[in-house]
Amino acid sequence: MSAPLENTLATPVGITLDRYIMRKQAEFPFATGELSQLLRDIVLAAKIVNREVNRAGLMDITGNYGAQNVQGEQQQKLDVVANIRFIRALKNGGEACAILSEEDDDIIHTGNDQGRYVVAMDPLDGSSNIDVNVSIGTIFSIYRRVSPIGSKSTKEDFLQGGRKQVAAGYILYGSSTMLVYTTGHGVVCFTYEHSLGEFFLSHDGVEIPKQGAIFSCNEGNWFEYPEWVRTYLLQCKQRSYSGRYIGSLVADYHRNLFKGGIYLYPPTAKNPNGKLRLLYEAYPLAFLIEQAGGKALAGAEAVLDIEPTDYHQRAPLFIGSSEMVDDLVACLTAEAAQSQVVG
Ligand SMILES: O=P(O)(O)OC[C@H]1O[C@](O)(COP(=O)(O)O)[C@@H](O)[C@@H]1O
Ligand SMILES: [Mg+2]
Ligand SMILES: [Mg+2]
Repeated sequence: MSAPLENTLATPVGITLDRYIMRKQAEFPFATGELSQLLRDIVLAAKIVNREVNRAGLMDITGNYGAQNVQGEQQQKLDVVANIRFIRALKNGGEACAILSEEDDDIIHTGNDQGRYVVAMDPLDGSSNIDVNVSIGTIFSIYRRVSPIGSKSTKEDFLQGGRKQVAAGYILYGSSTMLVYTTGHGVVCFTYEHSLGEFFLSHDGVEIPKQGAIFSCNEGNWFEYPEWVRTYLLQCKQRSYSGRYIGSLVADYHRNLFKGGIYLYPPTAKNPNGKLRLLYEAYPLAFLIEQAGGKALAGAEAVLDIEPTDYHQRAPLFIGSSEMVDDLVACLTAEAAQSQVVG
């Protein structure tokens, strides 16, 4: 047999996402397969969005859409395209009875009133990077509904609290396209093989290093940051950590997940509760990071313990390697103790 053929055949084709989901489902005798199917529906939409992200420059889907979302942000055309693609896939899939999206004011009833799950999502994360070919992503969070099956989903389905998520994850549209998710049994990562149209298992049991040497935050807001955050950032610089900030939460998070590091979006004068949204940015990434052995705080409080009150509420986010987050908290505690002494 010729060498090239041997080489080709020597390259094992990995475990597809579908195969992995089926194997995992078999580990849970009471699993009904609906959550598995919901994950597949999300992945189908991600494949379509990935195709549109890759060729956005060739199609008329770059630039402003010319409308604002509930956050008062200018929607990008790809924000709207991704939103439509995910909503359509979830409606057709039948497992989700309702959706909460960053791009829509209110929850979207899918018409699948028999569906047992609800999905909160950020269809396109890193919108400021869409037109400049920098990595962007999609973030999702899944809950089992608390409203009666067969009825219309209600606000309570989405305001259950971060620790009630049954699954969460993101898709990163970067130099390669990756799916990272958890169902509360560790973090798993799949890489998309474009030519086969399949996600293959690439990293199982992902764990973030306890310590890292990367800090990610928009230092353009330096003068608006609380003193204790500036103290921590100075500490990072004194320790010669590297500053890395892509400006796409998913991309900054993903790098730190694999290399170790900390991402900070503190409260600022402009955003006293931070910029990031609790239900479809902070909660899902916090669930993932805790499953990977890291930490996610909004100050002294764990992100997953924040009481949700509103669909689009914001929260400060300090997330990453556990020892780096501990060092940040030490700065907060020291400042509080200091002000008591002075006080
Ligand atoms: O430009 P800033 O203030 O640094 O904010 C960047 C942050 O805002 C976001 O773009 C917010 O997410 P969206 O793009 O989904 O609105 C994050 O991805 C990113 O980390
Ligand atoms: Mg976002
Ligand atoms: Mg977004």
